[in-house]
Amino acid sequence: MRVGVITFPGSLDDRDAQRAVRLAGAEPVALWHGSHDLEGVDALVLPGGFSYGDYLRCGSIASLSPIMAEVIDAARHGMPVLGICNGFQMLTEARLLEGGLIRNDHGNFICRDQVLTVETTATDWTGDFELGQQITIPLKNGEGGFIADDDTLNRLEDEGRVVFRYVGVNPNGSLRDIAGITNARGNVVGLMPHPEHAVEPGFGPDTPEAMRSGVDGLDFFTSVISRALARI
Ligand SMILES: NC(=O)CC[C@H](N)C(=O)O
Repeated sequence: MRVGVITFPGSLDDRDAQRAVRLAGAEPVALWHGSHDLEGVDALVLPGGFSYGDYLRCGSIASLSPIMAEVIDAARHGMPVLGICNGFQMLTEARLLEGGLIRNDHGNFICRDQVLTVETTATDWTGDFELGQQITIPLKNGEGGFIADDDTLNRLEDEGRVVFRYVGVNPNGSLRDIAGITNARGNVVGLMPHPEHAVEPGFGPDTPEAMRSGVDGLDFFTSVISRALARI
């Protein structure tokens, strides 16, 4: 399986995402934002970072990059797409996911190991988790507050499209403690915390809450491989 990781000007976590893909057992393919060619990949990761210097709103300019036309088309045809932090912001800006991300309610950039619950395993990126499992992965952002109107929030809940919720603390004022959501089809997932930074023992979170010594993020990437194998 080949998983494309798109680099935008100001991307920060593209190399870690490529490494996570490789450790999970797939082949990472580096893609450039200015291209119109997805190079035949089977899945896509939009990585974290500070694309276009976070000008205007985080992710808004990147969402208009040339390659995003292909990403939107592929996502609408069912390609698995994972947006991590700045990538999540791009997915909401591109309207592939509902809602939006605004400045953290306390006004500060935050960096911490964050506990989440897995609220659904019915997505291309969460099938290898247990429903209700608590995982610990890093969180680092300035505009991580998830917002949507009440109707949208109710619909996301009713349709089982809240994928992750913050546990213990709500680090950024996200409505209903939402850390990540999916689209109706379950192929597009966006979340603010960073699974790609928790894929190797000794390099990820090592807090008492960490369930499996810092490798909780690996299951995102094995999940998309498992889904692909199940389809063969
Ligand atoms: N880690 C990230 O991807 C950060 C995203 C964005 N630059 C923010 O601060 O919210």
